[in-house]
Amino acid sequence: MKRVGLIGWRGMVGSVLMQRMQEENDFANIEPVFFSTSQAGQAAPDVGKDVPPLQDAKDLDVLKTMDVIITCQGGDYTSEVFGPLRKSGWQGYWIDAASSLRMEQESVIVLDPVNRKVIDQALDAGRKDFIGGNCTVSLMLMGMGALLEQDLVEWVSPMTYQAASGAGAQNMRELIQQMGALRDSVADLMNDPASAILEIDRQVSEAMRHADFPIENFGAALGGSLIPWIDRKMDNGQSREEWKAQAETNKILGRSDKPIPIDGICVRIGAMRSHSQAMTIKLRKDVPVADIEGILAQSNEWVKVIPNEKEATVRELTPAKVTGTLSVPIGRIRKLNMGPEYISAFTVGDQLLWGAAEPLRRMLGILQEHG
Ligand SMILES: NC(=O)C1=CN([C@@H]2O[C@H](COP(=O)(O)OP(=O)(O)OC[C@H]3O[C@@H](n4cnc5c(N)ncnc54)[C@H](OP(=O)(O)O)[C@@H]3O)[C@@H](O)[C@H]2O)C=CC1
Ligand SMILES: N[C@@H](CC(=O)OP(=O)(O)O)C(=O)O
Repeated sequence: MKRVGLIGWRGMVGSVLMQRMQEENDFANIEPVFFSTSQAGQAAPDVGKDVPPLQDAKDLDVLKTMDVIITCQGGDYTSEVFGPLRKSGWQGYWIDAASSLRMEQESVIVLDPVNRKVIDQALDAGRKDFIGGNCTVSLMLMGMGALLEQDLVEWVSPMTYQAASGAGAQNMRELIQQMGALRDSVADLMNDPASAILEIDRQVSEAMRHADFPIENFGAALGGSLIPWIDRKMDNGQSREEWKAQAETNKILGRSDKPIPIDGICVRIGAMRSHSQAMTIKLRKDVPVADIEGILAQSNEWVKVIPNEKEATVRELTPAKVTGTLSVPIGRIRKLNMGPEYISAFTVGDQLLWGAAEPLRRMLGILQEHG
């Protein structure tokens, strides 16, 4: 039975990972050891079996006794601990949600419904570092990766609608505070059915621009507005979130030598924890929509093709529907006016599940299979 160190388990991504591991009874098959950077010595969570108290997540001597380390603690922790741990001679498997190691030569980005072959080859080759992908990239691939795998795609332009959770727990709280502040700013007018809508709008806009509006985390209004920039600026004018789309997708698919161009604009919107993206896809040839739908529908057990009909779309293809589930609907699939090789598609997925925790949990399972 593998001795598995869990780090970052009480954070937001870590809590989703814990919940999924309990749902799938994963703790039965491992010897879990829980770590913390701030609560060493306190009781570990109840996972239905005897576990030692929380260990110090910076103690290399204890970390070195793990067969597998799975961390959702964040990039700073990875940067501080991973190098020294490897330098000390530790040969275990490192599974990580943070982006720090993703593009390292030694690392494999894990999304097994899409790149199980790449993962298996890496394991056979003795590779040890398995890193979860960027949430937007993983969710795009869960939805439409089959078209890339079948080499049907010349390029993709994903325009994203990303949830507050991608920025962290404090940002989710701030979004709700902003929405509440907007509602409160016009409470009297809202209670009067005869009040003028333009006056409500004026007061809401004023509240949103007011110095007291809570923007400490986002730096701008998100409730009732949007923010067309995520992460820091790259030299070529892309945001780093936009840069990840092409870099990570091609690495996941194991085709960094012949990369498919992928580029678009990443936008933060007022959804809580499901990312959406609208894609313009240039195919290599004219493929009928029915064939595309068939390829996507068969690609994995979580993708769900939504017919390009209004009723089905508004019912099935929204963050409100998807949040908290592993389902990855994809719809709005149709030919565009630009020509028969151009199609649109829209996909939604929970960014804490397939976008963060689930690929890590499944990687642990793959390690068990490999013995
Ligand atoms: N948010 C996201 O969408 C995604 C995040 N990631 C990666 O995962 C990392 C962690 O993200 P996230 O889960 O959002 O981070 P959190 O801030 O929720 O948790 C990180 C750590 O903060 C510590 N902590 C301090 N106070 C609390 C508290 N009150 N409740 C819970 N934890 C607390 C815990 O560590 P300790 O026990 O040591 O004190 C915890 O493990 C990110 O840095 C990123 O690298 C990856 C993909 C998506
Ligand atoms: N940057 C993503 C969330 C995230 O943590 O991404 P990454 O794992 O690539 O750092 C978002 O804001 O939605």
